[in-house]
Amino acid sequence: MTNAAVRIRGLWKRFGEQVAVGGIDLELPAGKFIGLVGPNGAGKTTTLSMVTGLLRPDEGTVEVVGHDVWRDPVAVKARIGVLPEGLRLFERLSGRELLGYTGRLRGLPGAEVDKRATQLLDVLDLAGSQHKLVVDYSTGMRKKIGLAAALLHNPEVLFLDEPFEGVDPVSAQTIRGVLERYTASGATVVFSSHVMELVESLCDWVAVLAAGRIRAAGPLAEVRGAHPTLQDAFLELVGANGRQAGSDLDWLGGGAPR
Ligand SMILES: Nc1ncnc2c1ncn2[C@@H]1O[C@H](COP(=O)(O)OP(=O)(O)OP(=O)(O)O)[C@@H](O)[C@H]1O
Repeated sequence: MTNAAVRIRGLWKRFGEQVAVGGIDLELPAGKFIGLVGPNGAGKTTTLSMVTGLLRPDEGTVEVVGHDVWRDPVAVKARIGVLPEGLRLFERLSGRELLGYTGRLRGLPGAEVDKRATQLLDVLDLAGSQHKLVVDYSTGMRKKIGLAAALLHNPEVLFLDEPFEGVDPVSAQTIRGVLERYTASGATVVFSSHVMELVESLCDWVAVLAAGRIRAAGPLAEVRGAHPTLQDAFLELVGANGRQAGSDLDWLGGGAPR
C-alpha cells in the first residue's frame, strides 16, 4: 500500500504483566473513514494513544503521513487532530474562547481562527452556547467542542476515541455530517467504537482488535465477508460466538429461590 495515512510496525505496550498491545502491524489507507473496533480492554485506547504521541510504545514505530511520531512529533502533531478518551478541556473558558486559544496555539492568524470558530460553532449547533463556560457543557456539547478544537487547523488525519459515546442521536447526526464532509475532501478519520451498526454505516475500512492484536483489517466488505452484519463477523473474530451470557447466574431473577 503506497498511500498510507498511518503505518504501524511491531507496536507493543505492556503495563507490568499486562500486555495491552501485543505486536501490531497495520497500515491505514489515506482518505478513508476507518473504524478501529474491539471488545472492552482490547487495546484500542492504548493503540490510539501511541499513534497520536500521547503514550510512548515499549517497542515499534508509528508513522503518520510519512512522519515518525516519536522522532518527529511536532511535524505529526501539526498534521493531526485528536479527540481523546476522557477529554480534558480548559473548563473555565467559554466554548468560543477555547477555540480562540486552540487556534492561536496552532499558529493560525486571529481573523482566520474567528472565521473558522464561527463556522464550526454554527455547524455543530453550539452557536447559542458559545459564551457558556465549558465546565457547564453537557457530555455531548463537550464532545462537539472537542471535535471543533480538533478540526480547527484542518488536519490531514483525525483520530477520535469513542466520539459518539454519551452523545444523543441529534448531536450524533451532526457530528456524523461534519465527519462525512471532512472525509469527502480526502482527509482521513480513524475512530474507535464498540457500536458495530455505527461503524458499519460510517466506515469504509475497518480494523478489528482483540487482546492487543489485530484480528482482521481491510475494506468493510472484506472484513464482514459472508456474514450478514459486521456484528456477526466481529463476534466470530473475537471468539465470542456461542457464549452463553449469564448461564451461570442461576440465582438471578425474580422467580428463583433466594
Ligand atoms: N495505565 C494503565 N495501567 C495499567 N493497565 C492499563 C493501563 N491502560 C490500559 N491498561 C490495560 O490495557 C488493556 C487495554 O486497555 P485499553 O484501554 O487500551 O482498551 P480499550 O480497547 O480502549 O477498552 P475499552 O473499549 O473498554 O475502552 C486493558 O487490559 C487495560 O486494563
